[in-house]
Amino acid sequence: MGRESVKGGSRPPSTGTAPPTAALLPFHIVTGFLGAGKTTLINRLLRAPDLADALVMVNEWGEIGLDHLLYERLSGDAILVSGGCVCCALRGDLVDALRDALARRDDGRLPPFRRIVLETTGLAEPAPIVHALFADPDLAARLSLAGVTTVVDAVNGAATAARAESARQIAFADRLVLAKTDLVPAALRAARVAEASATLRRLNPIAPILDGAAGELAPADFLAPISAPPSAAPPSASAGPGHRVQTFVFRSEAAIDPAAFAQFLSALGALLGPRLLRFKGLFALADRPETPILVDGVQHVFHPPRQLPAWPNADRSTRAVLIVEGVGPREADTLWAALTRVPRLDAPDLAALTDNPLAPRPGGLLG
Ligand SMILES: Nc1nc2c(ncn2[C@@H]2O[C@H](COP(=O)(O)OP(=O)(O)OP(=O)(O)O)[C@@H](O)[C@H]2O)c(=O)[nH]1
Repeated sequence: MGRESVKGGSRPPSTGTAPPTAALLPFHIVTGFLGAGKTTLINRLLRAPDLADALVMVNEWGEIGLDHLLYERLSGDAILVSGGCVCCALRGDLVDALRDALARRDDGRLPPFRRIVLETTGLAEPAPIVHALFADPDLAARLSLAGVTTVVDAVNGAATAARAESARQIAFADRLVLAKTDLVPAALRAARVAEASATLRRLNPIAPILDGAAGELAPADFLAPISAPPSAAPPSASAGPGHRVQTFVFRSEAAIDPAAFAQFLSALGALLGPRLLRFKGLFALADRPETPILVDGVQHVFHPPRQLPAWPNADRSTRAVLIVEGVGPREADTLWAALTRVPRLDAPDLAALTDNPLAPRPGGLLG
């Protein structure tokens, strides 16, 4: 198959639940503002043998998309999801396109691709896309989020970061890639990269920042699953200029009480509601300190917490990233303090927080 367009139409048949032994297919999201350099980056990555069996999906505005035609690959597939933005009106179409691609892979009409790379429109917000993925049972049974890569134009990036869509794309990223640094005169490059990095750091204190034009994002790095906050996460909150997206990074050396952990997950959804954009964390529970619990959630939808067989590295501390909109440091700290049972004179415990009959209850994180 070559390239094709998917738009609207009736919902494809369910792809069913994959057999328990089937590995989940990694699903990579590449986002970034209009013209940032997404297609260019993906094209470079697709040249690597490890990405030869990737299915590329491109989401574009308008009835006639062009981006998928810019994909240089001849042997692989690029599917266009056109007509709007997958993050809002077209979310259903994206789900349909994904279900359809999986069904066709299953019955041999598509080659057995081993991963999917989605390039979003420059105006898309990643949270609703990931939300759609997590919330659809068929897709959740077949696909696993393998990372959100946000491409930022090193020339115009600081200006576009002031836009709400761009800020959310940056805040949500598991990794940030600076494009077009080669367009900056060599004498100014280091200063420009430092300036752009500082802007990105205010919005996202933990994602690695890589110079894409200098080839710093190797295909192997792109493929590596990103599932937990890095060990070296700075314990700080950040706020970007002119908008309300904030990222909080928490860490605790003490093992977490399992009952408090369950309450904490409910409290996050109940108290933060739609202000919660993304939460991911690795937790050391007191009753199973050798096998950390991985929590991965988007808005109020969470994958069931997963017990990992072992810690990914020597760092055995509990650590979590909370990306929110319109939540102040005090509110975020209160939740974390209640989880970790750090005594604070003015802070209620988790039971008091979740028992508040006035608190909004959109279903909780595990519901
Ligand atoms: N010199 C240079 N040009 C780049 C780089 N990345 C992208 N470009 C150019 O920037 C323009 C836009 O790049 P694309 O990769 O199409 O950007 P995009 O984010 O996919 O664009 P949209 O899908 O329209 O939002 C193209 O002319 C690219 O050749 C880079 O690192 N260096």
